[in-house]
Amino acid sequence: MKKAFNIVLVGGGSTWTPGLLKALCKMKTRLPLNKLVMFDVNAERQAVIGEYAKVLFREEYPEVELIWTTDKEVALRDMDFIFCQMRTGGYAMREKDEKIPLSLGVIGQETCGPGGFAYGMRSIRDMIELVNDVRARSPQAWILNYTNPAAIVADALKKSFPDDERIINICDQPVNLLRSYGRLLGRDPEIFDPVYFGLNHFGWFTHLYDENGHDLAPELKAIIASNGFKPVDAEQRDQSWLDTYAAVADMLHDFPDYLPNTYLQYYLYPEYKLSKLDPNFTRANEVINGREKRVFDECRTAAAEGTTKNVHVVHNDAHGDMIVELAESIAFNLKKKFIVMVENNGLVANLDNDVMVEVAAEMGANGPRPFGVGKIPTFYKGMIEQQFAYERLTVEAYLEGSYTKALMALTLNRTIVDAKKARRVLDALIEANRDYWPELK
Ligand SMILES: NC(=O)c1ccc[n+]([C@@H]2O[C@H](COP(=O)([O-])OP(=O)(O)OC[C@H]3O[C@@H](n4cnc5c(N)ncnc54)[C@H](O)[C@@H]3O)[C@@H](O)[C@H]2O)c1
Ligand SMILES: O=P(O)(O)OC[C@H]1O[C@H](O[C@H]2[C@H](O)[C@@H](O)[C@@H](O)O[C@@H]2CO)[C@H](O)[C@@H](O)[C@@H]1O
Ligand SMILES: [Mn+2]
Repeated sequence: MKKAFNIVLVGGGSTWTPGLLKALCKMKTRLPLNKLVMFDVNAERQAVIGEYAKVLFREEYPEVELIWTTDKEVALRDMDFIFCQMRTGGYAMREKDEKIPLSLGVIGQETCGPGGFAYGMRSIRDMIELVNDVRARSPQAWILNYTNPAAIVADALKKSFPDDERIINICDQPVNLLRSYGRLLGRDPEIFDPVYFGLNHFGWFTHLYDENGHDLAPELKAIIASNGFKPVDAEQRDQSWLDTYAAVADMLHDFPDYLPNTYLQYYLYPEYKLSKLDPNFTRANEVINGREKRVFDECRTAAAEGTTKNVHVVHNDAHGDMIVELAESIAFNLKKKFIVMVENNGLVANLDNDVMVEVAAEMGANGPRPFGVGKIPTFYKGMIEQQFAYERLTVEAYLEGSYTKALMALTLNRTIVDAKKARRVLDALIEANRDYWPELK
């Protein structure tokens, strides 16, 4: 077995990269690195994070060959793992994804509703190109992908590379939720054995077993009903995320069967959410003024001071830990459980085989071995089928350049519903995305 690995971070200038770098340092004995490359299309962004990485690795991991580049030939050759988190169009386009729908009376959110649709139509192009670039240079590398909207990206990549078993699409939200449950229950989330089903940002925990096989879900629901729900790292969250987590209590009140993913609030309460979103100051503004600014300022400070000791680069532990632990589990065939996106193939017995579902899976050297959940009740099946139809039609709209399929997709989205509204939103998004989308005819 190989002793040390070559890893490239695609989207190396991402706001999440410092957290990822810290996770790689923290787990250096578990997933030893030979070479770490950071790759980005934006040289300036990459250089700031790269200079921070240089200081951090000099302090914590000097034996690793560390480089950053905008050259895909340098970045993607002879890699074992590709960790991917790119944002085509950057925060400038995220802001449009959120504000254009809001200006037309529809939820603007980066992965849900028409915002996620616009972002998806941009991400598909670059993600297909990336997979082709990787496979030409590292045919056996594992591509672990965070790029959003992950549900749409996962379906587009499955359609475009049906035989590629080494692309794993992931999300940090379930693990953030598990850590938050741990804090509420006063238990170490490492011991949790969750049962989960759904689509990305559209799923539910049905059970949460402890080390003895005891289901903690009833106790957890009771705690949330009386005390509400906060993220594990509530102290460092912006208000919008605290509101999002708080909505879990409302969802459980209305639909007490299962513990919902926070993103379901946009689909279950679109009118309420719309009334709470500010069309002139969205999450993109909050991130640009907050996390992005802080991360880049802190990285510049560390580089100028030649040490990371005096800065706390804002990050989310779950995000960095998940992808590194996933790579470790694959590299050493540990078969640890992760919640990941896979093709259904009977896992949810009453959904079509080709739906890209999100479920728990053991991850080992041969990829995911997912756990089925049997049949799901009508309400959840109906929700998922409608949402998946939206996701699939989005992918087909992109691949076929079809205006009609794009209109069908948006009409099916629970945040829109009305076809005339869908057309207005689609036309405005086409205008804003001319540099990124294929022409829709
Ligand atoms: N799946 C999840 O749960 C999860 C969690 C966190 C972040 N994300 C995703 O990670 C990505 C990064 O998020 P962020 O907020 O840090 O954004 P960001 O804009 O700070 O970082 C993205 C980086 O990708 C670069 N980039 C854009 N196109 C590229 C391409 N074709 N090749 C290489 N690099 C490219 C950009 O220049 C930028 O530096 C987004 O897609 C975000 O949605 C997903
Ligand atoms: O609005 P953002 O850019 O802060 O976050 C968007 C992402 O939100 C989810 O992830 C985590 C995030 O990684 C974490 O740091 C924290 O702030 O909470 C979020 C929810 O737990 C989501 O899973 C991602 O897909 C989004 O990109
Ligand atoms: Mn996610």
